[in-house]
Amino acid sequence: MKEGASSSLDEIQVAVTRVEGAEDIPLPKYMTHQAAGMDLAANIFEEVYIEPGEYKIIPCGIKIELPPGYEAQVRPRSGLAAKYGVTLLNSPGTIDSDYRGEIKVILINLGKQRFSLKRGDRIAQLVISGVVRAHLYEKDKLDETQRGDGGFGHTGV
Ligand SMILES: O=c1ccn([C@H]2C[C@H](O)[C@@H](COP(=O)(O)OP(=O)(O)OP(=O)(O)O)O2)c(=O)[nH]1
Ligand SMILES: [Mg+2]
Repeated sequence: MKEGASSSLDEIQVAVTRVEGAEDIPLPKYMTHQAAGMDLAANIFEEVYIEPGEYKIIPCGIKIELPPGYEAQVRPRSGLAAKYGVTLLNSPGTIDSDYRGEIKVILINLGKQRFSLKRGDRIAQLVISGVVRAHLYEKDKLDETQRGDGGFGHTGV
């Protein structure tokens, strides 16, 4: 690991490239030895305001090349949620391994105050994860289980 906190955990290699004009935006990195997420920063050129109840798509200035069999999840930062009520509209966002566009974050302000954002602010975190793909085959009758078709609080709340 060249940047960020070093770790003895297994790691995969993921190529990253900055979009034009984002050369000053720090690459995402793990902030502690065993952090699961790397923070994504806002690639914006002027201050952005998100009013209560409003959402905005914020570009992060990077593109990644995930190996097949992996995804990246874009997840909220709990600090922004706890302090300002700001989270991700589509949490967790899914970055497919074949996506080569700029990573973007859909921030929504569920708080009561206008939220303001500056260039380079850390707005979300990226968690790389393995993916299991399934082949769906049709079957007339599914195996019976203890739960059966009970859901939505079937076991009590
Ligand atoms: O928070 C997100 C979610 C997605 N993406 C990018 C990467 C992902 O691979 C692509 C498609 O995302 P998704 O499958 O969630 O969106 P969709 O509405 O199903 O679009 P598509 O038809 O392109 O799959 O958009 C982001 O940059 N940020
Ligand atoms: Mg899709």
